[in-house]
Amino acid sequence: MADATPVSIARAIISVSDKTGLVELGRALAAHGVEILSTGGSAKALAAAGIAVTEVSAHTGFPEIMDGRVKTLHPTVHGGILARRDEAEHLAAMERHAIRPIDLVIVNLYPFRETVARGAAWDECVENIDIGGPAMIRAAAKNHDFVAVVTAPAQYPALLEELSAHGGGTTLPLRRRLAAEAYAHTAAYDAAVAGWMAAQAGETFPATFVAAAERRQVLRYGENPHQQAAFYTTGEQRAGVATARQVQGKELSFNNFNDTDAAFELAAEFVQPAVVIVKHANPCGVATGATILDAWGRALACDPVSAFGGIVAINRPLDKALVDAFGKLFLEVIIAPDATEEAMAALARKANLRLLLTGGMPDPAAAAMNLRSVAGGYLLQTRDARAIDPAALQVVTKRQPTPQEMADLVFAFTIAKHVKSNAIVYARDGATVGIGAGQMSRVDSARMAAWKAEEAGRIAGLTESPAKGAVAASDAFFPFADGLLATAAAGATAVIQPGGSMRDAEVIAAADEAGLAMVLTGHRHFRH
Ligand SMILES: NC(=O)c1ncn([C@@H]2O[C@H](COP(=O)(O)O)[C@@H](O)[C@H]2O)c1NC=O
Repeated sequence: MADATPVSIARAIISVSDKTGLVELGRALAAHGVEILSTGGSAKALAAAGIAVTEVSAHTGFPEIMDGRVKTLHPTVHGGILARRDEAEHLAAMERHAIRPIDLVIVNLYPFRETVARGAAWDECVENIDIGGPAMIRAAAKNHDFVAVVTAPAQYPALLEELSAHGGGTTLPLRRRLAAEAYAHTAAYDAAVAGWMAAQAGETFPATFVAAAERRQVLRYGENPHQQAAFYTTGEQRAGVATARQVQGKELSFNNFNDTDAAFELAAEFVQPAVVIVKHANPCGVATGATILDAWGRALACDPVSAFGGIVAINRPLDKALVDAFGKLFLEVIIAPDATEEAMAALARKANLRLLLTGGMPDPAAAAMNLRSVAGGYLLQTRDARAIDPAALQVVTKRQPTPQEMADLVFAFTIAKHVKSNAIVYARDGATVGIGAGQMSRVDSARMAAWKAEEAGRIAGLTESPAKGAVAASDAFFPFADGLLATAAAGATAVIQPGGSMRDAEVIAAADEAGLAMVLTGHRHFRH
């Protein structure tokens, strides 16, 4: 175990693919009197800047071979990194084999992820799997009692500060921190390789699930103030809360991230201008319209009480007209693909309100994975990327829906996909009028949604419930006729649901008796 005395650096090895900051780093190390060993391209860049450097091949007496597949994989290098400086036997081995200690390892790896991302062929991807780099990084991290390891240009300033503060040496706390980061770095690198190989083999669920994500931000707290939390990003370039640019407002909270994601993914379902207002990961108002402004008014009318403190997602650029329409309503987050200068200037008056701009909309049909945890494990599934197939819709009642009812049924079912089960959504003319979410019984959801519609109607000064004459969507089949009858009692004229219950015949007969039109989708959208 090393003591707390800083370990001074006599010799460093530099082997980097990303040569950002390399020359400045080399100069600073040279100024501290560090002897620099380096591989081909890195050595060339250093030498070109007039920095004294020894090629690794000259140091080992062995050339780089096999197109660089073997260059630092040599006992002279690895013995120099791994030798304990407080072990007589290790020192004797170094002496016997003319191995000189290496006190600092600066390595960044072949750009494997970037190579895959640009769609390179199999052989090129394989050639970009770094072997010698991770070997040095892991060796240095293991021997952190004596050796410091740096794996990214972003770490250079901290290293140089440390050297300046400790007379050209590194301290144990820094070396330990760098070692932990180094193992996380190589683990993430291998996770990317393993994930790519499994995907190439067509394996959706490989025997071992490995994933890596980078900490973006430590959050103030989690879902509740007594929980700790952080946000990690996977690098997936899906337009949304992880890739958005925050233009203004307070830092996003744990719940903001979750709710904003839910809102934006739902807004992305629509081709027409759409507004989604979300509370606690459920929509409390959704509308499409000729313009975002038109959609806003109708989305808000669905549940103006719940919209207080809501998250607003839109699928068109935010304009000043919409910012003006927000008025004094307290909102937590606005997420949009873009915003006009005027809109941003107007929104700037609400300094705490977060504005996120994504640069585009995600593809709701794109394949991706969905991960959640249970005690002792993870549940992994493909994300719900399914949409209604118009050709698969089946009208099972005597009455056919009108074209307007059919459009509203598709709209309502699309929203039900994004509402926690059991979900019932009433909609009319491209706007929700009542949403029942997360109830343990479907009939309760139908009643809850109807009650919410009545309340909204009362607030708007209407003489009858907006659910009267609306359509209803159910995220899963009606196990009994009672849920369907509740939608009829609320005033719905047409219903959409997956079908597939043992009692479908009973439910269809009840719909016929109530004079409803009913459409089956053939697929459900549970969301828990
Ligand atoms: N094969 C080896 O012994 C080896 N040693 C270091 N590398 C990598 O070679 C790259 C640097 O090469 P250059 O200095 O030639 O540009 C670094 O990303 C480093 O991780 C190696 N390459 C791949 O495994």
